[in-house]
Amino acid sequence: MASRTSELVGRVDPAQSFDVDALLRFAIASVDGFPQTPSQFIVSQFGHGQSNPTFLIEVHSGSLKKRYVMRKKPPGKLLESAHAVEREFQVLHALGTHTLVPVPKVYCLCTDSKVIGTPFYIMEYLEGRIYLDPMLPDVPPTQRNAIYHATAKALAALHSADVEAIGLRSYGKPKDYCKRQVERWAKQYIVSTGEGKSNRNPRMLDLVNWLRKNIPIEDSSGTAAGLVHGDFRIDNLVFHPTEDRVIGILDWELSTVGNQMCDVAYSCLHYIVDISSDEVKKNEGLEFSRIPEGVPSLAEYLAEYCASVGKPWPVAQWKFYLAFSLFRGASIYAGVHCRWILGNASGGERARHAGKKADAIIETAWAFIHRESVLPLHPPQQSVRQENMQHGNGSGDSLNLSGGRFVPNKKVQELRNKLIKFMEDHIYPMENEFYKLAQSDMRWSVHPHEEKLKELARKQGLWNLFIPFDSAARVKKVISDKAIDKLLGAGLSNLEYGYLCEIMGRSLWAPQVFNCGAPDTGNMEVLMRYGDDEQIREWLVPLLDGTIRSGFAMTEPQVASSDATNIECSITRHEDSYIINGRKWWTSGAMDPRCKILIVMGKTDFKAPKHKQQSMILVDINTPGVNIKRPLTVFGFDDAPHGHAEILFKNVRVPSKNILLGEGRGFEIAQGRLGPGRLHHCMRLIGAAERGMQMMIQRAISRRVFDKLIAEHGSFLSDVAKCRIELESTRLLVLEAADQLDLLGNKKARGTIAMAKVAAPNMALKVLDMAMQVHGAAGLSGDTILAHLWATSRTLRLADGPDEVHLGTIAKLELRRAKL
Ligand SMILES: Cc1cc2nc3c(=O)[nH]c(=O)nc-3n(C[C@H](O)[C@H](O)[C@H](O)COP(=O)(O)OP(=O)(O)OC[C@H]3O[C@@H](n4cnc5c(N)ncnc54)[C@H](O)[C@@H]3O)c2cc1C
Repeated sequence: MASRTSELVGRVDPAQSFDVDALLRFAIASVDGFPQTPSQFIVSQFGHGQSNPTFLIEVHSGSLKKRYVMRKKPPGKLLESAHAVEREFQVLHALGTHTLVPVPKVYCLCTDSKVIGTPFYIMEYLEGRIYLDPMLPDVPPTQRNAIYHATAKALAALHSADVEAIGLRSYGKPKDYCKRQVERWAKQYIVSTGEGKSNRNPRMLDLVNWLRKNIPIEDSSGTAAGLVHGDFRIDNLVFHPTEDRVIGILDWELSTVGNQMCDVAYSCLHYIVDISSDEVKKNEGLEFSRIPEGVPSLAEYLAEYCASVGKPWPVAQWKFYLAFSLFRGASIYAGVHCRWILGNASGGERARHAGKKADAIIETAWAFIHRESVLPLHPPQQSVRQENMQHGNGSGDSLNLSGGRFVPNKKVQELRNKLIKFMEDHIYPMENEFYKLAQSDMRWSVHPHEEKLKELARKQGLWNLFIPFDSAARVKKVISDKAIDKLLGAGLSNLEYGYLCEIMGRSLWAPQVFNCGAPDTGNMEVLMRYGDDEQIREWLVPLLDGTIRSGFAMTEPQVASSDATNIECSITRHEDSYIINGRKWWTSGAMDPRCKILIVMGKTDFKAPKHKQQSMILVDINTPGVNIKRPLTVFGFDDAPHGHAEILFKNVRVPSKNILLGEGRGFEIAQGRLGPGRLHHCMRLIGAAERGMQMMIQRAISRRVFDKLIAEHGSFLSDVAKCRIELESTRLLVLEAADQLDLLGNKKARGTIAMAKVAAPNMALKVLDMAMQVHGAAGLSGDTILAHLWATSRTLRLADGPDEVHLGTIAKLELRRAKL
């Protein structure tokens, strides 16, 4: 059963008493609206909690009665950096002012120990319910479920706070949190134990060593970092007096910026160990006794949290985080016991048993570590479904799996989950690093980590996913060696790939890591469809292998290249060679040091019928006469190390076998290339827009303008809703185009493909523009990815052929239909 907050107070512990008159004088002077001439001033103490003593203040003035809460450091000599009420005040102030995270409002902070003996602060008193026992005895099952649901949501809300935006950037160090915490709590344990203090347990020292060796990689990269509460338990939450929602998260003493998974694991501790009684025994958590009806299992609770905050399922790292939480708990209890021995524990007599608790927790940690499996491989099914639906509301994965025509199958869904995790674990954390190199003097070189990530992606089966199964079959006919199978993707249709390509589009750096970047995918497609055996072996295989990259050189500065019949580059047969002369520009990828092959479009016969003059030919980029003149920029971005090159071809001689399909077949190939390869841009644009939406929402719920969060302004609400509508409609159009491509082929699908090509960049531009607007000046800077995403999206109103050309195609088909 819940306790009312007002029921949790009792008389002030004499060991914790202070000068009440001094507190009253300070409150009168410092708290806005505090009664100036109170008739009564009553102080009582909250009995719950062991750390910073907390007091209820009741002030009467005539018929007016007001309540406040005062929280202070304990008296006496304290452990270094513990009990920092100043930090509690700082974080509560930031969250209360800039976010919707439920916290009590803070009124004033007193750092002068002369006033009442220690620093303290005064905050709002929250009238509500506190559940002291996580078993929730005497609570109906449906309500238990709602309470756990609200708990997971509250944790997700606090973990979603943007620490930079709310002024907590320097509140802690995001990287190596666990590494530091292990050392910190190990040190505190040593300080709290030994002669004349709590007993020192050698198993705890072994535990420290185990933890040191098992810290997850995400800890050093800071991927899992954000605001951390440090003591997130159900009994530190105040629930609304009648509704099952959290109105206040309390006890921020251990809060910082760090690895949030520690908070998550800590909030699950009661499933593993029962610390509510003074006699703690190992293996007595909810998981071992019996989970009360309505209370979700640990996996269900965890899945709910992951879905709400958009985090991957932490199966690989869970053992560490849980063991770490137990270790930290043991160290804290040893500290409490030590303070009891020294006579300054705020929890009174209950602290007497804390030493034994510490030992039992250490044993529980070892039992947990020795378990074979600590979590199911995947989140429980119901939660996966919820996860995807949740994501649809802004955290990134907008597939509604509740039904409908475009529902990815299990195979695609699994690949998609893997991709999302890969992006979170490896791509987003590296984006800044990649940018740094791309803006340095070494810009035209490849970051060594990119090649490592490619290897990892390949190992995880996330390689060449773009290859349609029919193209893969053609390559298999040419190369019978089994090893080629590993390079031919996952046998997906274009529609299936659409769900995956979108995820890659969320980062400009991602596609090449999965060997799915432009223009390589389009060029590989050309080779798969039109290359002969030798061309496939010589150029396609290394491209599939990701050891080389490629460019596509069609556009020329001196002619309108949206109409490829205009191009003037000549490809002239001379004995068993072709000689190429011409100037190309916007050859994307040609600046990349790995770029080895160009597909060049030129004319082999200037007198042939208009669409038979053009041919495509393979040109080794190192052939004499290939002269890279300069990299071009898009709104100042040169997209290093990939780049867009202007290239002069002067008497470039290549063997005649390099011609693709034959002379005069260039237009035919161009039409084929314009199919799937170009639809990939649309799919990626959906991902870019989804990232924009996610950033827009984050900003709107953490930035205050004119006394309100941006998210509370009506104009924002209407704009964000319109963005979502456009995004979802465009996604459906792109998926429809991919589906038609699979079912009807390139030619019949061309109208819908053209629609997607116009709709996708224009939609992405709108959404990203809105995201930039919500970010204010920061949105236009290089400090967020938005400006670069916008610039790239803008190019796609041209680079894939100008909008006008696609609109022309759509209109022509429309009119043709009318004539039928
Ligand atoms: C970032 C980027 C990357 C690129 N990468 C490559 C690459 O790898 N390889 C490559 O060969 N090219 C590449 N391009 C070039 C791109 O394909 C061309 O810019 C595009 O085809 C248009 O050609 P153009 O620039 O010559 O414009 P033009 O053909 O001169 O057209 C100019 C404008 O005329 C109007 N127009 C054109 N046709 C019509 C019409 N039918 N009806 C009405 N108005 C019309 C449109 O407003 C159009 O924007 C890239 C471009 C960019 C910006």
